[in-house]
Amino acid sequence: MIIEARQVGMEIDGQSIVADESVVCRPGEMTALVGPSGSGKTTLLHCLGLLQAPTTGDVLVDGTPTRHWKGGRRRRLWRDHVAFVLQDYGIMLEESVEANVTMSTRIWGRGAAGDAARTREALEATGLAGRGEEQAAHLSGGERQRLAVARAIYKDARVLLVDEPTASLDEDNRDRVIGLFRERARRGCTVVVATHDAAFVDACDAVHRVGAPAPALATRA
Ligand SMILES: Nc1ncnc2c1ncn2[C@@H]1O[C@H](COP(=O)(O)OP(=O)(O)OP(=O)(O)O)[C@@H](O)[C@H]1O
Repeated sequence: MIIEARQVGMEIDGQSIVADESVVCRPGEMTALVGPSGSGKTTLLHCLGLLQAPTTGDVLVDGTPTRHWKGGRRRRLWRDHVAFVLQDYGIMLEESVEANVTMSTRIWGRGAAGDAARTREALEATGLAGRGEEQAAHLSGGERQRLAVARAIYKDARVLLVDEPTASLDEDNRDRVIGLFRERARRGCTVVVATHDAAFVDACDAVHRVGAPAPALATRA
């Protein structure tokens, strides 16, 4: 699934947050959104995921402009094709680790329980094996971050939009998480990551500098 920002701008309270951002995020590639703190990486990522509507420009999904999409169409895209790892992780603290991992299945009403084998794989892949029954509130910051990654991996979506997914992780877990997203891209997912992490940027196929004058996309050989 190709996700494209075309001359996206965002103004809030008369202030320009992002201006004229154009980037094409392709299946099979991991695209990094980079730039200093406050440059608009999160805002652009939210626009790419249709979580925020840009004030100017548009986001195209497989070439289709989304500016006039109604809520139902956006929700179908999220339900069927997109997994997010956002900065606040979106963890349901009162629920178990496993319930958080399988949230997409539960929320969208596709069975009361998740797929056990996929749940186990997602927990193992993120170093949370054997922790499924624990209440999410008991997890540390880094563990919550990995739980958010486990949930995205579990969903097996075509598009992964992730915001600073390694910010709270030690080196081993960071490498593990980078490897997981790399593997998703290898399998054909469109992976977009807003990050300050140089190791993550190095692992990406394309780097888009937010706030830089166009052309801003550099595809690696
Ligand atoms: N809802 C909002 N209302 C007002 N200002 C906002 C809002 N959302 C973002 N901003 C401002 O827009 C700018 C860009 O924010 P954004 O979070 O997109 O940057 P970022 O590059 O992701 O930053 P960081 O690397 O620190 O996470 C910041 O100056 C922020 O304060």
